[in-house]
Amino acid sequence: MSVAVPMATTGLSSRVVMGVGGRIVGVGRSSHNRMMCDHSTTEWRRADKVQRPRRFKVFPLLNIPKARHMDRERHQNLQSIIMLREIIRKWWRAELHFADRHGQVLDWQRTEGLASTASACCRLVRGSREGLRRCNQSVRELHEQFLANRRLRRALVHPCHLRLNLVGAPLYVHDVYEGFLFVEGLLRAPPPERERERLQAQLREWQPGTLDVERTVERLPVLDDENLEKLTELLEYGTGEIAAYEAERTRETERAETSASPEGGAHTRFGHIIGRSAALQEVFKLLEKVSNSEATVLINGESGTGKELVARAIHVNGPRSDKAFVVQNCSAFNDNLLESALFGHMRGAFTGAVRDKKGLFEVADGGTFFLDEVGDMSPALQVKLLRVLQEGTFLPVGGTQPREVDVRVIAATHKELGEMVKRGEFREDLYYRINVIRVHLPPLRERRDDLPLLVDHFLRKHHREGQRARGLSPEALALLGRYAWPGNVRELENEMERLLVLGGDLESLPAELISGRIRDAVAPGGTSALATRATGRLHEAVETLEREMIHQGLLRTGNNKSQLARELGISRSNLILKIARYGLEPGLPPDSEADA
Ligand SMILES: Nc1ncnc2c1ncn2[C@@H]1O[C@H](COP(=O)(O)OP(=O)(O)OP(=O)(O)O)[C@@H](O)[C@H]1O
Repeated sequence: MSVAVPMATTGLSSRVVMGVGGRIVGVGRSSHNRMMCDHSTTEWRRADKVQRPRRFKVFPLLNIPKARHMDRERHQNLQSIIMLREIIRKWWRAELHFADRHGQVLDWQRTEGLASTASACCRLVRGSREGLRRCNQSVRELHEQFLANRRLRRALVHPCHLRLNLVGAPLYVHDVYEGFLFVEGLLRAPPPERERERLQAQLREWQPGTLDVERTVERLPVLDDENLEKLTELLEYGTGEIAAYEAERTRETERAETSASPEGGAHTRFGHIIGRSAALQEVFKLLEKVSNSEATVLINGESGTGKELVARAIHVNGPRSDKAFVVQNCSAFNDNLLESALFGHMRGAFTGAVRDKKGLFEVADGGTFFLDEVGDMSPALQVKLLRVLQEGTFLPVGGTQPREVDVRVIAATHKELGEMVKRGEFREDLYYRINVIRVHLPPLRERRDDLPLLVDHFLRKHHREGQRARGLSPEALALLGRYAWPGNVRELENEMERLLVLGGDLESLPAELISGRIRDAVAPGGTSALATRATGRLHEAVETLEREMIHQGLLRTGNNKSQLARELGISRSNLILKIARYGLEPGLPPDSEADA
């Protein structure tokens, strides 16, 4: 069984692979990349010695600058890292931190105020100068261990002061050590009474006046061997995601350099059209060919799928890019107004025509004319359009002298023009004339792989200066993934803009802020519930079924995860991971004792 963890920034979808008993047995993108966990290993340190297959493709070092700039902000915003952080907070009430290649912790300041449930003890400790010094020292020691053993790619436990522990996993990007991810403030066993008192006394000395010291110490996470192994695997998964992201970034840079224009402008040709799904890859391939030509193009797709965006991209990347790009929606006006808008009119042609007026075909002369909703054009105007396309001439309204233009036409429609031809609603000759090259833009529901990337893109696009929001919570992203998106990318963009406004100062935008119509539609019994699934991808259908069974089971058993796990025939920890993945429980999962 595997759980997809979407990665918003790169569009890659990584997998946390669950084994028997809910153990994470692998993470990666293919079986080749998978890091298998040795099931016979009971003691985690011994696992370090096991020879493991490499997890990532290592790029030739020749091309990679050694001291490459690490964009930590971007790493923290990777959807998989956001998800990882939340899982660590939920399971262990601990915080995920980043240390750089010099052993400096980058995010203590940032996360302190935000994570009220995480590492409360360590936050208290770092409130004092001596505590902070000791924390930094422990981190440095762990850093030195990683430096001393460059071949070690697995996580380590390092004893911290106050008998607490750090668990950290080294980050290697293109085989170069770039720091580590770690979690602090962890106990390996419940402390005896005397130890606990000593710890409380130390905290009181460093932070006199703190009221909650007993509770803080009581709530310190205790990691048994099984939990420790899970945490190390999650941390290694996190470093793997960052390394994979960096590998993808390198590939993108290389691609951009390859497709740089001869004038030296290093732009990717269609970089502003976001998406890496197979469907969109096909579109990009076609666009590469179409853009360099002068051919008429017909773009077909539902409303909001990006038809105008694509038309503009064809123009900008084509031979007419320095000339005008003109847009007219053919369903916006009645017939007379549309004719006048397209072809212009002569003075006195109709009441109110007090002077000659150029039409948009003349404005677009030498450039590109994007005719949106061409299927809504009347038969009379279809004839005029055909003439421009075939002869390059037209008559303005009220005119007698034909005018000549040189315009590349890109037409678009959400209708099936072929069917309209059969019904006699669209001219067959015009259909063949505009349908020279057809670009089909699939609806968003058929390319859900693009969703995390688009979410990321729109959050960045509408992000206001100083705003803290870094991404969606895993629950929110999972919820969006189940929605049918009738309004396609436009609807998604509006939703992201709305979320950013409503999210105010929140770091991670929660599912509760998502529009009611979306939440209702994906709720059990909503319009996109299981019963409507007869087509589509198998894994999506399976995930929908899995989510439904877990959701209904939680309701039926009164949230008793142990019972539900038994009924479903999976381990409890596996169930908890799935609950987190599907966003079925916003708060902390109760302890197993609580369930019992
Ligand atoms: N793949 C994409 N990447 C980034 N933005 C996109 C993408 N697809 C659509 N958009 C954005 O979604 C919005 C709607 O796109 P656009 O207007 O091109 O759609 P359309 O198909 O022409 O819609 P309509 O048929 O309703 O005119 C725009 O803001 C556009 O920038």
